[in-house]
Amino acid sequence: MSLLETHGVSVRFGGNVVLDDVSLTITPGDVTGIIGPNGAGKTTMFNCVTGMQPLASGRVVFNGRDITGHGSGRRARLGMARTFQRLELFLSLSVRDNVRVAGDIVRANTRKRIDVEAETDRILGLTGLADIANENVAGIPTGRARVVEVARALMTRPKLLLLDEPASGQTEQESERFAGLLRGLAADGIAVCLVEHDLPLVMSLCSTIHVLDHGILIASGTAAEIRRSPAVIAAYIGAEGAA
Ligand SMILES: Nc1ncnc2c1ncn2[C@@H]1O[C@H](COP(=O)(O)OP(=O)(O)OP(=O)(O)O)[C@@H](O)[C@H]1O
Repeated sequence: MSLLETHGVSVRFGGNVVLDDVSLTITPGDVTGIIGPNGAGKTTMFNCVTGMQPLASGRVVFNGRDITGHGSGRRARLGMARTFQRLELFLSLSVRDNVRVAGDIVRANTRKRIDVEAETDRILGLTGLADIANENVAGIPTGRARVVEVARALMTRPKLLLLDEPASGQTEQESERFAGLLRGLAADGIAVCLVEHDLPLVMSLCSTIHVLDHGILIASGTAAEIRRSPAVIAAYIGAEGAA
């Protein structure tokens, strides 16, 4: 059963069709990847899912409910969390405080009775950040700052976790550990979905991959299926030729 479905989602900027009739699903327990050449519409797709981008047409269904008209805050309260391409952390705060602050916000916005301190410790442990919990985010490597963003998103106890280029700036070793973390989150029942340019990472990590090209969903399937898709091969060779 899918957690998120988009049905015929289209977006236009002025005269440009940036997403054209995109229907895809994201399933709990899976790590789903969205890939495609630069400008394919991947981030715009995330923005449609999280309520940051109005649709020209189409519907978004979450947990069986049509949420097309819902704003971002309402979607977050239903269980969506995302990270951004650009790091959006408080640089002058410690790793721990960056994570804790998200818990404070959740508590204030939802009146959920959560023990923020205990939950912060649990998530710092789960994400492997306990050793640098007291360091300022400004002083830690980018690769680990990406994990802090995920930790912060996890404080909201999401059902769906959307990650926009989470591996950028990570070393190979960091991205291997990161892949292990995402697999673990999926195994716990979270639907994890990432937009990512690191194709080897996506191919090894994601059980389902959606490929966008010029706003069109040209393929969906397993890594093996995607690798042998003539449309995908043509899109990537075309992109290289244009670069
Ligand atoms: N606010 C906007 N106004 C006008 N055009 C936009 C806007 N945001 C994105 N676009 C255009 O929409 C297209 C898709 O952009 P998007 O950022 O979704 O692609 P992407 O696949 O995430 O690209 P990248 O891999 O480079 O991050 C691009 O042609 C981009 O220039």
